[in-house]
Amino acid sequence: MGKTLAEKVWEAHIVRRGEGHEPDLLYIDLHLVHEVTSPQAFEGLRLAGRPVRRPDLTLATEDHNVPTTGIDLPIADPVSRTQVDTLRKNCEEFGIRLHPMGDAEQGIVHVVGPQLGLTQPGTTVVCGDSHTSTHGAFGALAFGIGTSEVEHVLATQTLPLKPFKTMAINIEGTLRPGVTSKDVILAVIAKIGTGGGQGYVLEYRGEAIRKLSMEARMTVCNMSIEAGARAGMIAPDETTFAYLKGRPHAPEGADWDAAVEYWQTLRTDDDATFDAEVTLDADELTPFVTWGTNPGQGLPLGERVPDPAEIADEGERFAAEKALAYMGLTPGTPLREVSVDTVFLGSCTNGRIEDLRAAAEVLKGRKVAADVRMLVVPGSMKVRKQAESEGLHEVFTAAGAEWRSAGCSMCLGMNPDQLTPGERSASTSNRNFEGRQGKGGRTHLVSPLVAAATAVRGTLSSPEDLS
Ligand SMILES: CC(C)[C@H](C(=O)O)[C@@H](O)C(=O)O
Ligand code: SF4
Repeated sequence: MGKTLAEKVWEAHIVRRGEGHEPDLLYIDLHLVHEVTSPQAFEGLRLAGRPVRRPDLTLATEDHNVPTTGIDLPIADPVSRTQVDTLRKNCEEFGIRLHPMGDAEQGIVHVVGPQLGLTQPGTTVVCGDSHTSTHGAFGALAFGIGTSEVEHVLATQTLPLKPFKTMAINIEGTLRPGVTSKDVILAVIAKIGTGGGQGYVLEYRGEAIRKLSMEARMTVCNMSIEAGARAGMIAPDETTFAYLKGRPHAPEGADWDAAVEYWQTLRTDDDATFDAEVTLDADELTPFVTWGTNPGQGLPLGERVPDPAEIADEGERFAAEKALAYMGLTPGTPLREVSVDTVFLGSCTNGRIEDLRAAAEVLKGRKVAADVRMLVVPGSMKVRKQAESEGLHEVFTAAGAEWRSAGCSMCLGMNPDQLTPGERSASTSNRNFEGRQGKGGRTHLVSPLVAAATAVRGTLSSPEDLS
């Protein structure tokens, strides 16, 4: 019987096959590290007197705790400063390449890996970070892992992993103009729920997926974890190869040719079967926004805030009531009338150059509404540099937005970029949990196009709403 893409990559990495209910031991090709989930792992190595097994397959960057202004100054917050200093000391001691704040390659771990050409088809990629699923866009099997697993990978370059189930997410048809991969993934999560992917590796397939750029594919795979999935993947194709070619760590010459030949085999066989399958029609999708406090609580922008009384399932009804109370929203309000205080364009979901280009296109010649603040935070310093070479930063600042340095920024409240209690944002990030962007902050997840249009109108909007 044929194999799925995920099964092929898994099989190619088994160091030791588990017997009975034992997990398989898998070889790890790339281990990405950041300041939040690594300190105890390094401490564990130190206590056991172990070195890092493959420093050459390990790469660290500073992202979560870094400020995005005044990056030449010492970090003011003591907790953040300690995290970053600890990462620096650990990387020095264990011989790991680190891209620190201010470095030309610094940025969010999931932006940096692909940008350097380290994330490649058919590889296994891990990081102590749930959004490691992003790298699956290249046909890599990419998992978020916990801190004890980080230690295991540092020490052995392997990881015991339990078998998974496979789910095909078919996005058939063609996306309409103005509908982005962010809208696709928000619609998928709204459909299958935040637990719908539990135990599965998702494979995104279908015409609409094949037509997406690498950056847009990363946005989709990034949020697999928000559907509860272990990972998300897309089969590598010409788009993937074109993105990788010439990147600093991509193979060259004969190695490139051999790599492409292998990568071309990395597709689900026609006679392979998935454990589950979900299909969405791309032609029917419109810009999507979340109204609640989990990424599955989303609706098309043209809809109204839902009325919990109309939700049949008791659990979902309670969840909706609680979410609306936190979000300060009244059932029946058109989503387009919900006004925001802040717009955040950035994160590992939508902080890449294409996202910035898309938003700049909307903001060009327009102004951010007077009572709205907009933060534009490139996902990496490379993205920042590229954007500046294209003059995008001038479009943002002329519109009245703030142009920042790279980091996770307002995606989560671990650095100075935060919402104040009750403040409402339209955010291109991936999580809208209570307090995610700062205590009491209210988050609506949106695409970069919706973020930009919302900044101009001051209420949740798509570019179509701008005259
Ligand atoms: C801090 C880190 C462990 C966390 C994650 O695992 O994803 C963060 O990146 C997030 O997005 O919530
Ligand atoms: S940008 Fe957000 S989602 Fe991505 S790694 Fe940073 S905190 Fe996590």
